[in-house]
Amino acid sequence: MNPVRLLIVTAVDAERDAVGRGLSPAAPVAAPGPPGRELLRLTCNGGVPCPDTHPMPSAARRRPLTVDLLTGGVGPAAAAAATGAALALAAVRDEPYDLVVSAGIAGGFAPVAAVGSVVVADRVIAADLGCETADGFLPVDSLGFGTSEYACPPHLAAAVARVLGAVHAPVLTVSTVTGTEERARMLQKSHGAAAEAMEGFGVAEAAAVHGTPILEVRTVSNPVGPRDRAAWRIPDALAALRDAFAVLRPVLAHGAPPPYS
Ligand SMILES: O=C(O)c1cccc(C(=O)CC[C@H]2O[C@@H](n3cnc4c(=O)[nH]cnc43)[C@H](O)[C@@H]2O)c1
Repeated sequence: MNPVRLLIVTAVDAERDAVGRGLSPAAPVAAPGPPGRELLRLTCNGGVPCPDTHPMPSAARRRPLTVDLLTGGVGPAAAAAATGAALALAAVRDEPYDLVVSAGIAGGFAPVAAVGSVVVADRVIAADLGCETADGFLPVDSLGFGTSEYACPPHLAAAVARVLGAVHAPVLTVSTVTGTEERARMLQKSHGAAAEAMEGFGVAEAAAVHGTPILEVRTVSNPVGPRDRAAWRIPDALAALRDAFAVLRPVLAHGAPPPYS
């Protein structure tokens, strides 16, 4: 039976290892390496028990699960390059992925997403890709180029959010971390966003080339706003990321067969 294949892309090794420990506590922690090069493969036999809260009908929970973890680097360009390479390699090997997940820590927009909380994107939005004008920001699609957002598969994303008790709302991708209260308020108001991070849209652009659906799962390390690096709660956010993927493990292992919807 063909396994369900997942690619999970993080920015840095610490995020990859948190995801890996959640999915498989016994998994070896991979050595640090250059972003975008090495895949860490975990195989689940589908034999783990499902929680009562599992969103999928039992008849659909059959196929074994293979998860590849990839440290893709920080920012949308690095994430797109790494994800694109992994997807292309998988396609050439005739082992295409069924789902790509952008995962890691993020800034949370108060009061919607507090530090330590989990956010599952319903949409992934490129918040600073476009053109600044005297009348405001024009997204890239309004200029006639490409797209500035991708929707996650609605049923799967909502089910994952429900199982995790997560905030389910747009996650912004920015190339520049927001550093003022004013911009934080403007971004939140414009998009109804719960969180911002730096890779989701890059992962989504690469996945779109291959027609592969995406999810974005983030845990909040800091509030979006005036820069205060000392206040970032990175260990707490990484622990929350590990715990989220520990909860998701049986969900993913027994999840509905593709196509995800
Ligand atoms: O220093 C560490 O130990 C460490 C461990 C894990 C991750 C980091 C990062 O600095 C990751 C950067 C990563 O985090 C996302 N992020 C987090 N907060 C924000 C934010 O307020 N605005 C935008 N992005 C944020 C982002 O995706 C970066 O790639 C360090």
